[in-house]
Amino acid sequence: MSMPSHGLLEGHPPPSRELLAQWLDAHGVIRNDGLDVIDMEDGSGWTIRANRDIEMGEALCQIPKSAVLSSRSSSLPPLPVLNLQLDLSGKKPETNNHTILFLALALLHEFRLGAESKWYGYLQSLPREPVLLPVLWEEESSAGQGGRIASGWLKGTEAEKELRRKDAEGLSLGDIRQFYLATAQHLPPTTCHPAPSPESAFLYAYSLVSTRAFIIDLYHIIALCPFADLFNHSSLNPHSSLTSDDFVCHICGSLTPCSHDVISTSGVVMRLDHLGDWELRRITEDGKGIGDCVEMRAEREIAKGEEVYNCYGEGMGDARLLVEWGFVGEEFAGDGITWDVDELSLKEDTGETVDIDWSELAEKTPDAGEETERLIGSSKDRLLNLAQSGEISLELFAHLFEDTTGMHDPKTLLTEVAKMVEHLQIAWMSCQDGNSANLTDTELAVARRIVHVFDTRLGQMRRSDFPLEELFELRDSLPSDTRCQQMALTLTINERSLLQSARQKWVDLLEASKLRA
Ligand SMILES: C[S@@+](CC[C@H](N)C(=O)[O-])C[C@H]1O[C@@H](n2cnc3c(N)ncnc32)[C@H](O)[C@@H]1O
Repeated sequence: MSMPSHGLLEGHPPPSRELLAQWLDAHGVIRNDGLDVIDMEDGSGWTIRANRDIEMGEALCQIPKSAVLSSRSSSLPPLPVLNLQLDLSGKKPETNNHTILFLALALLHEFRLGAESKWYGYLQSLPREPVLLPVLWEEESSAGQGGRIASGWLKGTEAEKELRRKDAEGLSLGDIRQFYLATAQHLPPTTCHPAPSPESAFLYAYSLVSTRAFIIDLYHIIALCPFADLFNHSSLNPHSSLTSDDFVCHICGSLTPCSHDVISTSGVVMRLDHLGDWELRRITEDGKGIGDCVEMRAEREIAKGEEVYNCYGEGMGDARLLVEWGFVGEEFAGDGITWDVDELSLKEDTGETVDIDWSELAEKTPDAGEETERLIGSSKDRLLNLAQSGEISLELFAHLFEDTTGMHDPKTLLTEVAKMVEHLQIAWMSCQDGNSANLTDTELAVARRIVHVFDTRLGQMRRSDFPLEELFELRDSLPSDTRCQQMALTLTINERSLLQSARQKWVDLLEASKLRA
């Protein structure tokens, strides 16, 4: 295997579980004896498996905050007040995003210290290659030559939207590079690395932080939590999630009352005021340090032999997982395909769009019954989307109805949309039974509009003329060292199949309405 170009831990032995275990013991990291660190089936890293049945409520791991690696705990001296002069072209980076970049810098510094770092036993256990995040696919040193081809396959997918979101947050590849350019010279020379490290070293550290850091508390903000970061993610069947007492003092990190605290009128320090009596006693009476850890508990029973999954975030779909964590899980969770208002309107923005929360109507819409698919489903978080179930959201339907008919009066809209949703479902059921569908002219116009919206999205995808089977063949014939392309193709294939099958339902409905004559 070729050496990674970042030059970190060069010449060190490969990741060792024994060294990691010794380091975890030395730093007070408690692990459940029912857990083993094992190789992932595809050899792409490590994960956790239960070696016995684990009861609900059992602690899986407890990591003292003194062992977590954050910008606060790292040995990287505070940087001089930096005039970062980041030309983010008017973008407003959220504090959190800058926090990620600073943690990546701290991690890079610890890597540069090598065996002299307090975290060496942990650092040596981390993947030695950068995680293949799409933001790095354009960068040959991280993703190889195939990265660019893989990026092309993300065109028109939800992942492209996720990447735009990262860009708007100040975390595009250009932003990350610029940050390192402005900060690299502030990294102190170390015995192993007297000279500054190349950009690829920072991108490697960034990829690790972005895929392994957890939000901890007001002091550390985000941190790497040794051992907790060995659990893989599941959107549908997680066993646990990470918890932390996050209401610590933001100045010194103390969980117990400290000299920086302000006392509330009830005589309790403000930041602990929301806690119940039991929790307060746990923190203030049980002695310093108790509870000052991050922990994971089994939130349901875990059977012997099962892989133990964490939840990195609720209900995440593959596009988000790919962009944030560099993998595609194919659990078909998340919001399916989404649209923004400005992608949908045919007309110039007249400012007339009415603001209606359709969730109330969704509650009143009769359930189609377990046997029957629905054409139009409920609206979660007011999303304009095509759900994984193949239903378009009521919000999307109502938006297209409004845009097609030009109807803007909220009361009329509510009545008309409610009527139409019910009628379309009846027509769809009749169509599924092979009968004609009796659609009104307005219903026909809205149904055509929906097909048009699906077609437009499909048309934005790379090689939209390729049949799905060819894409499957293409993906399955790719050599094993083209992981970015395989992931991108899997994502685009799954999104295309969802769009195409939903489109077919509406086309069938339109066809069935022709049978009327
Ligand atoms: C917090 S780490 C989990 C431990 C990691 N597998 C390792 O080898 O150290 C997160 C990374 O694990 C991988 N990962 C997490 N969940 C996964 C899953 N369900 N399937 C495949 N890879 C996953 C991704 O590469 C992700 O960036």
